[in-house]
Amino acid sequence: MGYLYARRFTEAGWRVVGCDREDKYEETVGKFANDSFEILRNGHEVSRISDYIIYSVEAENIDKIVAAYGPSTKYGAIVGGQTSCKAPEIKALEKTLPADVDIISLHSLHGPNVNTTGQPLVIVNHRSSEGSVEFINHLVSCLNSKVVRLLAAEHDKITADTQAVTHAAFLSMGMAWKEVNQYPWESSRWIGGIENAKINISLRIYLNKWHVYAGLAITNPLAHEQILQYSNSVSDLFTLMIQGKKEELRQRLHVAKQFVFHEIHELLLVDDILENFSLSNVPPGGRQPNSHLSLLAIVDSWHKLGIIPYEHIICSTPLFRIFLGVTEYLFCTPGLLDECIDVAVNDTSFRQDDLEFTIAAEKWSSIISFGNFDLYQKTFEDTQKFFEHKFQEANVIGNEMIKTILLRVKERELRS
Ligand SMILES: NC(=O)C1=CN([C@@H]2O[C@H](COP(=O)(O)OP(=O)(O)OC[C@H]3O[C@@H](n4cnc5c(N)ncnc54)[C@H](OP(=O)(O)O)[C@@H]3O)[C@@H](O)[C@H]2O)C=CC1
Ligand SMILES: O=C(O)C(=O)Cc1ccc(O)cc1
Repeated sequence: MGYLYARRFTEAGWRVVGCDREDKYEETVGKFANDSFEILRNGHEVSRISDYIIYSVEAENIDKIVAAYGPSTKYGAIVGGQTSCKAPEIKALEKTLPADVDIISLHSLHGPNVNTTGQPLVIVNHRSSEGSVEFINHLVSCLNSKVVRLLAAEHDKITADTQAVTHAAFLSMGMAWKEVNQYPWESSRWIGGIENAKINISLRIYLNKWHVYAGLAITNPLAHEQILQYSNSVSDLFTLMIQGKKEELRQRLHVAKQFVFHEIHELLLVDDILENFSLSNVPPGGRQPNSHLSLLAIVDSWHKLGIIPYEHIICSTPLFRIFLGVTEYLFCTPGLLDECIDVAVNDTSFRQDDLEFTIAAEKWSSIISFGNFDLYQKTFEDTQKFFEHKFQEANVIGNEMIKTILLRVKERELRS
């Protein structure tokens, strides 16, 4: 993210200096030799001369890194961070920065390879003197993002609501496929548009760096509660499935549907749009039956947590908009939810996958609630290795899929 900002601010005419870890100085200079911004040796050198300093570092280490370089901040400068959870970031900045320094943080709600135009950019103005906010507004205007101004606490609530449950679902999906030693695109059981979306998104998450997801889940206490609810929802729904309690399952899911989707008139996604984005060599064979435990539990969790995801669309990431489109498709396509409930209770062919999925959701929830970054990294990277050989292809197809879906989101936003 630091590179994205450095490049864009430089292109807009600002003088940008940056650094990576000091032990990587030579390597970093070489890596960015063709860029017009300047690489300095460490955070002290950056802090001494900069009017605005952005700590675009791992959330786990922000406290330590700000403590190291914060005292070198230029007199009267503005400082902020790019981490995904603002309460610990602001606390770290407040603890170390001299009183003459302003604190204005940023959070671009998208990954580093996404076009910034129109994507949400949260600005948290925590402590500022005259002119500072105007300066930041002017600086970030070159990104053409949609600026959303929030307090740190508001930001952390909204980002937990949009990212915690959905990331837990797709992390668990990847882990469950690994545990049953199954590449989903090689099996006729995961064919069809909705399956393509699940596979592409899950791989997209595993293609990223582990610390991005660990940071946003572990450092945000609200995310812990939500991921635990997700794991409980998965376990409750799976129990109803294996007990054959179809009516109870139906009732529970229809109440959740009514809560989350009561105002939906037009679907964002349809199966045949997603059918083209397959990683499989098998020609599209139409929708296959599936219990879709992972998606049912997302909506059940939203209901239990009182989250109406549409209320946060202004702060949504591209992946969140896709998650929402996929769950909306499953719950609001006439007859599809009941078909899925029928499969869940009567078709045992997905039971082993669903069992593994239930265990995976529980594992993620416990790693996150214990705040265990090391175990998170190991668990994430084990699954990442399993899918590694497919990442290049998945990235190309995933990009195309995301482009198509986001175009539809935009069209719908323009109509409403
Ligand atoms: N990727 C995404 O989709 C998004 C990420 N974010 C957040 O933005 C932040 C940056 O993430 P991202 O850019 O993806 O991750 P990166 O790992 O690419 O960037 C973090 C960088 O900080 C460097 N770093 C660590 N310690 C120091 C130090 N003491 N001095 C200078 N540099 C240091 C790291 O070096 P090294 O790797 O060598 O340790 C690394 O290059 C994270 O907090 C992340 O959660 C926010 C929005 C989206
Ligand atoms: O779109 C998503 O959900 C992503 O996975 C990218 C992402 C990751 C971390 C953030 O703080 C913001 C965006």
